[in-house]
Amino acid sequence: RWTLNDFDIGKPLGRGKFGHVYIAKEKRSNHIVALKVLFKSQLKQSQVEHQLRREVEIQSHLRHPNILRLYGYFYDQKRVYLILENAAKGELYKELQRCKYFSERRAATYIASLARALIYCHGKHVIHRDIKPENLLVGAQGDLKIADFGWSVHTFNRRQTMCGTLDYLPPEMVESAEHDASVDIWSLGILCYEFLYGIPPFEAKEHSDTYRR
Ligand SMILES: Nc1ncnc2c1ncn2[C@@H]1O[C@H](COP(=O)(O)OP(=O)(O)O)[C@@H](O)[C@H]1O
Ligand SMILES: Nc1ccc(Oc2c(Cl)cccc2Cl)nc1
Repeated sequence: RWTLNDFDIGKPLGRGKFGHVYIAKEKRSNHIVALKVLFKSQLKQSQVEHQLRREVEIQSHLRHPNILRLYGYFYDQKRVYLILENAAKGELYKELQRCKYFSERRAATYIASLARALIYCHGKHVIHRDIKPENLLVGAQGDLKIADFGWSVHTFNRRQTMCGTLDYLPPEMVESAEHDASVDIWSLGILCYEFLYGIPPFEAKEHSDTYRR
């Protein structure tokens, strides 16, 4: 029921793997959103349509102050559009790069927000499975927003699919063993270390070295 005509499109907020993200204003409500534009051709080419459908299905049902809202989606001939909450202060990892590492107070505040968001997700049998600085955005009040549920699953149909970087994966996931919601708690611990030290604890050049560490 949404179409592109419902929005005034503003400046690009960033470039993702499958397209751009723009600031936009929904005309009737004057509500500012982030409009993520994905090219169907690239989704098909990378065979991520099922992942996108799962991301939309899961994220659209989650309502929590530290989880980025997904208000809806629509599509046209060539593109799929995701209507997302706008995270006014952008990516957390850019902030971490800028100040190298965070103070204990700041790290504790972020970890507490993420813990509350994960309690909420796990309460709904949703595992995120890809908690890392790149997937954390910052709202206008400096509040953390977990984004990118592309790797999340509803635990009634657990998946062994491997994810991106190994840095944040617990041993059971790296070994493609059975895994449950505790994988997110492992990643939270990795994040806590990285917030305080500026690098993840098991970082190494090769995957095999990260795995051994
Ligand atoms: N909801 C949002 N609010 C503000 N900026 C965003 C939002 N979503 C994405 N961005 C910006 O757009 C960039 C690319 O979007 P992203 O969803 O990360 O693409 P991908 O996941 O394909 O890499 C991000 O790095 C971020 O800078
Ligand atoms: N439920 C749902 C959510 C998102 C979604 O995106 C699309 C669309 Cl609209 C068209 C083609 C391919 C994909 Cl992946 N399709 C269904």
